[in-house]
Amino acid sequence: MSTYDVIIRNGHIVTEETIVQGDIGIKAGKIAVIVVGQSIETEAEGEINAKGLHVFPGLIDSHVHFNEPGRTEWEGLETGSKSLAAGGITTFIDMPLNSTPPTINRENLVLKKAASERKSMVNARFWGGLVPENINDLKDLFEDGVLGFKAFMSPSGITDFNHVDDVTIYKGMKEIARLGSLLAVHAESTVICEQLAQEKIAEGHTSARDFTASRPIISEIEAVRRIISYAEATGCKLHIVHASSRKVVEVINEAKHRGVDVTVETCPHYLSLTVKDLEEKGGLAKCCPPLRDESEVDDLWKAVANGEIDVIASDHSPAPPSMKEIKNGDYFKAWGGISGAQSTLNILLTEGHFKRGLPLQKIAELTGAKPAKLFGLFPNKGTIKAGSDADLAIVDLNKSFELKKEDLYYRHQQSPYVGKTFNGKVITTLVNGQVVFQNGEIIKEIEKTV
Ligand SMILES: NC(=O)NC(NC(N)=O)C(=O)[O-]
Ligand SMILES: [Zn+2]
Ligand SMILES: [Zn+2]
Repeated sequence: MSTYDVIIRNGHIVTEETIVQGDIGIKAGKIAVIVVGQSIETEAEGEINAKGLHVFPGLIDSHVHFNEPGRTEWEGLETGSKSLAAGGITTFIDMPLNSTPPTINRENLVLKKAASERKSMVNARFWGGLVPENINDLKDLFEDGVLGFKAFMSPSGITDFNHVDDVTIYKGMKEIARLGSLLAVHAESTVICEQLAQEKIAEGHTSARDFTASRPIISEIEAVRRIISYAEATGCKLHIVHASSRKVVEVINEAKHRGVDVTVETCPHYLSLTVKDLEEKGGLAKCCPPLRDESEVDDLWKAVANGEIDVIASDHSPAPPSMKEIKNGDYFKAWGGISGAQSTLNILLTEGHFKRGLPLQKIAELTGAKPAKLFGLFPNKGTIKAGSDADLAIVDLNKSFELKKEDLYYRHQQSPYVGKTFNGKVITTLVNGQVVFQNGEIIKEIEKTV
């Protein structure tokens, strides 16, 4: 029996701290050894030549809606997790909503876990929901392993996942603080968004720009300020998801400096698409909060470079093509949610590294070490160290490609990124030491690891 099951030779090994060249020896799903500057002398059954390639920690996507069980005509664990494997993502944390039933109690979490065990190609973890009806279920969900809770401050678009009122926020955050867990929040103001939408619709103004104007940045800022004040009052750890603008990030920054335990996520679409894409691509580019303009994209990149963003996650939230269609020019009716999980690393490399000089270590940090630390997965996941799980993405930075519909593994082969040229291509993805994706092919025969 050889010492290692797999040896990855001669790659540039990227972590949140450094880039070194060397060999990685993998045994029983874990990184057994990293030899820098020279070779591992023995041979392994699985030899991977990574000369000229970069080995990243497998990405953690802490924000996906895979919609299973119950809404698999939108997406599913098999198709969703295959798309992640193809994109170098080795762990996801699935949102509690859009699946039916939603993950708001122990029984429903059991269903979600069972489906993932059967179908996911990558590591699966879960968010629990905080809704007005389930404060008494939070403890069970926490004991059964959810990594945190998610609440909406404005309507979620899903009838069985209600947004929280101020009393639910207050009581829920007290309970989550008591449990020692964390609350992730979709922060937009219901009052602002609903009223502005009503006015626009009544006036017959339903274009892409009307929709965007009905969900202005101030609506995020107001909601973020409010939820931060509850975090301060209750001591609950807070995570703001999908901030669309640096102006929102600034509010979070101020709170951080005051000592509030708050972190922030942004998403690849806010870093690469604008309201112009919404006009041109229609519903494919509709999401909430909406895409902003070019100057906001540039400012958000400055926030990334400056260390003001904690996590980058996809917020992959697809729906069937018919629900993404813009009918009669009405942008208010189409489903809000972007299909993008497969492209996260491609966008960060192309728009971040190649276009703006973002160091590769920073990409590894935002998609690996940071989310792993925040959600209790570090150092098993999110880095490359002896003893860590062998979750790895091997990338060729010299390869460019144009994303085609046929390349997508989603339930529906649609995404606003189709037609984009990306620099940097995922060649091989390993999950717990097993190759799950190689040279454009999903490797199906994997042992289940969840
Ligand atoms: N129900 C959803 O999946 N909503 C999602 N939709 C977006 N972001 O447009 C979200 O995360 O808010
Ligand atoms: Zn959201
Ligand atoms: Zn979401």
